[in-house]
Amino acid sequence: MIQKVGYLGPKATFTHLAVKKFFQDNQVEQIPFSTIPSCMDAVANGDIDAAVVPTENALEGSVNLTIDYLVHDQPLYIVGEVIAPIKQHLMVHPSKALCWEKIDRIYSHSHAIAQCHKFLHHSFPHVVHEYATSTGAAAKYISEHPEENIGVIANELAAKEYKLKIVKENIHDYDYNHTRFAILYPEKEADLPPLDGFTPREKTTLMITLPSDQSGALHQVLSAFTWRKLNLSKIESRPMKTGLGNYFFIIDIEMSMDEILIPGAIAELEALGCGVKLLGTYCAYDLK
Ligand SMILES: O=C(O)C(=O)C[C@]1(C(=O)O)C=C[C@@H](O)C=C1
Repeated sequence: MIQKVGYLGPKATFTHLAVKKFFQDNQVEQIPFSTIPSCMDAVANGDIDAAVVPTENALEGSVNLTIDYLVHDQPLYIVGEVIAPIKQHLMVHPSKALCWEKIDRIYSHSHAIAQCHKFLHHSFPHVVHEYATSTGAAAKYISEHPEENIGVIANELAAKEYKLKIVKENIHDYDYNHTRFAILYPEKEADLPPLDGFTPREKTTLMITLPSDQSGALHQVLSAFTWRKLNLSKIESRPMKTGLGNYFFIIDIEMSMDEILIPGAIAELEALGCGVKLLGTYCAYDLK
């Protein structure tokens, strides 16, 4: 039973919004952490029951910190996924509301800044970018430092929470700006309530390593899924961090774990000399 849920804080980050959307009216305690790894460590240590972490943004791609920490350091399971819309706004301290065009720094999470690059390039070409641990952390900082001439990129809830003035709405460069968030848990299955009003998609995520120096290995991996008609919605490589050219692959299968097809594909991959690890089999909700 999930009672305590950790997220990248402070209050009013996008990850906090994802927690609120996913757990709706369920009475879960929502606990902020200053980094994604510290939040994942807290699940592994038993201080909290689950963590909600960003895994991929439609404009910026994977959140490498989350994927790498999950694979290399903290082996938790993905037990749920939400895809949430991301609307970035430019905000300032209310005392700067009339002179916001004169800001000399832009402060936010690196992903949020990256999602607004074209806007920043055209509207503030000479303004320095500074990275915060989260959009919420940037908003909190500026609320406590009214003397600084900073613009922050964050969401509407952060403007409310930290009493900031939104001076330019929807500054993300492309309309379709959504982020995927995973719910991480120490066991394969968590008793998660279904999300009212949404139809989930079933998914399974695997981590695969290839045998070394075997030509056509990736092709063979893909064939193990293809001839079983297992639909893949994502394949991504990340460095193993053991040497240039060594990668692991994250593969999303559009189906929950069954008793025949996915275990058959895994057995075939293992017979080829691949390493295969189940990262999770879960329901994914697109919140639109
Ligand atoms: O800084 C936040 O508000 C976060 O929740 C982190 C994060 C990310 O890591 O991508 C989450 C969603 C948005 O894409 C921007 C930032």
